[in-house]
Amino acid sequence: MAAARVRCHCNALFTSHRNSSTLPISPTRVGFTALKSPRKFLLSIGDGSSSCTRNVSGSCLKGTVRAVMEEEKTGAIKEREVEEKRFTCVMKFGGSSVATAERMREVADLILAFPEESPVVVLSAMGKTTNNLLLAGEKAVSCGVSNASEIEELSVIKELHLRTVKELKIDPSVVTSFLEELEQLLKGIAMMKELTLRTRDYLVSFGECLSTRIFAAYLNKIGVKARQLTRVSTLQYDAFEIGFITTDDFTNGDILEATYPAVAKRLYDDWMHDPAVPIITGFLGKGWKTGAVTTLGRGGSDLTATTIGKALGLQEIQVWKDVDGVLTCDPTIYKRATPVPFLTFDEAAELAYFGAQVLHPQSMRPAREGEIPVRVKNSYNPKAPGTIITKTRDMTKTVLTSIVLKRNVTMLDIASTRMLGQVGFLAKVFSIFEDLEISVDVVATSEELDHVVEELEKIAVVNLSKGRAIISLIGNVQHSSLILERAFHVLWTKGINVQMISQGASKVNISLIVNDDEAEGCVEALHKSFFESGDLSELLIQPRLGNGSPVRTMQVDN
Ligand SMILES: Nc1ncnc2c1ncn2[C@@H]1O[C@H](COP(=O)(O)OP(=O)(O)O)[C@@H](O)[C@H]1O
Ligand SMILES: N[C@@H](CC(=O)OP(=O)(O)O)C(=O)O
Repeated sequence: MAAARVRCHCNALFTSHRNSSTLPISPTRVGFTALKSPRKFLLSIGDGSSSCTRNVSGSCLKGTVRAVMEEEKTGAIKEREVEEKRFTCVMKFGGSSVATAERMREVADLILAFPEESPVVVLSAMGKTTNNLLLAGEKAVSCGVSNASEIEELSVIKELHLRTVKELKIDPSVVTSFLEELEQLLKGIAMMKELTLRTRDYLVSFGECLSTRIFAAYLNKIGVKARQLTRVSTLQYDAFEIGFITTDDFTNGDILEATYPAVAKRLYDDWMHDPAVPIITGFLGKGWKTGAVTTLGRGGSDLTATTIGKALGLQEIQVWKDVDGVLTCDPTIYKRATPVPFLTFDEAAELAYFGAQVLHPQSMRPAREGEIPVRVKNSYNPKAPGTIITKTRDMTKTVLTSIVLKRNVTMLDIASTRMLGQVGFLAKVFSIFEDLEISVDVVATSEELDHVVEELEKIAVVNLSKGRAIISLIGNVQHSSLILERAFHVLWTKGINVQMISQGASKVNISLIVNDDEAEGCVEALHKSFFESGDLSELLIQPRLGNGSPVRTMQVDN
């Protein structure tokens, strides 16, 4: 770790104390602004009413700035030593990466394998803990208070976390009080016979609170100073304690702007007092009106990571998963999916929005706004290059990037009864969805649908088709004719009837609706044709007819 020495003379710094040899500021009032240019950062020191800035050159380009506040001891400012060590990246590890004690050890080794990095670490709940907490909550509603302690999922959660602390040889007290509180909460739910969305969020927050405490305790045990509430550290690094402010939409909170400065201040202030690797709970926030724990929607830890990346202006956001990056399709649907080395934020956002579980749908927003590259890596195979997601990329040789399948979709066919003009009709249709707070692409339950249909039938003839799936073709819509021609040929050859088609507003997505039971076969056939036949790039350089279509014969694998 390199250190640069900065001379800060009192009279040059603080006009209000020009002739004074003492300086009434505390370390918490020292702020730092990281600049993007390597080997330089801006040191800004202020007491609220006055401040100064200095450009500092150094030999180390990565790191958090740490001011050694010598004047606190001596009562006089002579000079400050500034260590050029600021946070370089955020590393988010999903549930699959921290599912067991063994995995936690490997993740710790992985973090230590990058000594040049100074990471902020974000963790999800261990393995399937979030699902188990939700199931336990649902069972508690109807099981009766006396049976709440016996809920199977509670036992699974207890067993997993107690076994993990035992195997990692850390003090079990980091989890025991939490596990007791969890049992009490389930009894409370059983007593009330009700699980509100607010309680649901509080309930699932136990998963991330537990995993981060275990991991921080383990890092401390192996000599890496880490920050989360443990025996060593008294600071809570739960997202709702360090500045993540959200709307009060329980189970789906939106991060508010106030989060960025709050998180940056808290992390830098704590680092300056006492440098330690922050171990932060993913997925969680604090509702700005209620002050209650909120969650960011399933898979929300990716969003926690990108929010921290933007808040701190980091060089890179890393999301570590159980796959070699973003793949050409979900490998559980078709196993010959291959990694996509480069993606734009738009492509990644579209892919996530249309259901690729690999990234949280909102997670690209902070990264795009902060223009911070996101790297998707495999914690089971760290050597694999993964996927790098940036603002732009060379699309000249790209036709299709990935195929995404969203299952169990209901299609609504809405035909005007001509009581309203065309413009008024569409406006009314969309206002009905808006009033019922339903996103047209994700109508979640049949109960919601009943309401929509009831309202729509006042102005239209409505036809409801269940059991459909959306296949989204994410790619270069400069080649939309080629994509459509090939896709339709593949599906026609398989005898599949496409029931609806739409092109996304961001122009990187073409969506096709087919029957759900035929969808997996369609993805496989499309994958073979677009990614395995090897003839697409040739088509891009062939001469075109007047209308821009390439001249070719189609070869489709079945
Ligand atoms: N296009 C895709 N590329 C990679 N993985 C995908 C894709 N679509 C769906 N997935 C699924 O996403 C999973 C990884 O995301 P997730 O379970 O949220 O990881 P983690 O919990 O580790 O953050 C993979 O195991 C894979 O099954
Ligand atoms: N634990 C939460 C949040 C999360 O992001 O998890 P993961 O990173 O394992 O997808 C969930 O399961 O939704």
